[in-house]
Amino acid sequence: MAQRLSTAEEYEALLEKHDTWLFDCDGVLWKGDHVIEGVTQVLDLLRRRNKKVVFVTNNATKSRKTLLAKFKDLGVQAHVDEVYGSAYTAAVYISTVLALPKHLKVYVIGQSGLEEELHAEGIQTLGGTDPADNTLAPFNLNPESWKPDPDVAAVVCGLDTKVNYTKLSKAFAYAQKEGCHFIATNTDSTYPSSYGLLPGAGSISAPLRYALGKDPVVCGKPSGTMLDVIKAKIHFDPARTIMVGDRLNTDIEFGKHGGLATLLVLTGITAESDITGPNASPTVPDYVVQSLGDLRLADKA
Ligand SMILES: O=C(O)[C@H](O)[C@H](O)COP(=O)(O)O
Ligand SMILES: [Mg+2]
Repeated sequence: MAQRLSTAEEYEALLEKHDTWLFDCDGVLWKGDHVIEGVTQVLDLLRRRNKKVVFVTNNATKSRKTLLAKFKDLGVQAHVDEVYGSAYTAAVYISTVLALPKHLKVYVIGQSGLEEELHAEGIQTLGGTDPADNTLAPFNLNPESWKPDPDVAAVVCGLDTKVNYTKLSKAFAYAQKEGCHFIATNTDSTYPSSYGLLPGAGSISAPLRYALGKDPVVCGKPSGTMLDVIKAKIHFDPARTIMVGDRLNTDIEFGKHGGLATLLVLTGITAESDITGPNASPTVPDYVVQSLGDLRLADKA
């Protein structure tokens, strides 16, 4: 059973136990463009105590560069080497694990942040923000209206707020080809916007999974690919590391797979009823707090 923390002494004990703190972003640090109360004080407190702070987000709409700009705009301190996003992980997976030859291309369902990370790894893309594919015109396979590019060797799907039938059809056509890789940045069903839940990246790739009858390789949490990418850049002792998240089937499972302690906050996706009572999830975090901001009380212990 998860341990519910609510006193300054309990928060202080948690701080003392962990040297490295991995933070999910949407629903933990902020919701849309609203920083959750007390979060900046908690991060300052951790930094004052020389804790290692790492940000691990499944949000693939932003590159690390644009994520950093968001941190700055919202007044949350962060350095580029502390920020890991599923767009970056997907790009690293394609360039290093698949080692896609440079003349081959990736068809993208996703936004500019995903394209930026792919391009930074030297990967050529089609689709994505290309105005030609951001259309509501009917799509058909008539060779006079569309000629598939024979060099497409992978399809990558992330959150795309302009997803449409043309993009889904092209992605489907490519992903059906023998040897074409089917990759998802992340498969979150929803995400917490400033004003409530909206369909997440997993809901964008769902039609493709259904049409293809197969699941993609997932690069974001809870997959080990995300942890491997972080471990390649940052040294930490898993026994003294904690993952803080708002979603059980991504953040908390990610922490558990990696042998890390896990702390669930209730400011995002997961509600009290998901962790208590007869319908509680089988994924049980080690600790639960109402909000990350509550940990600022540790200073008063
Ligand atoms: O669908 C999405 O892209 C995600 O739900 C969302 O952006 C997750 O971000 P995280 O909570 O991992 O920061
Ligand atoms: Mg989250």
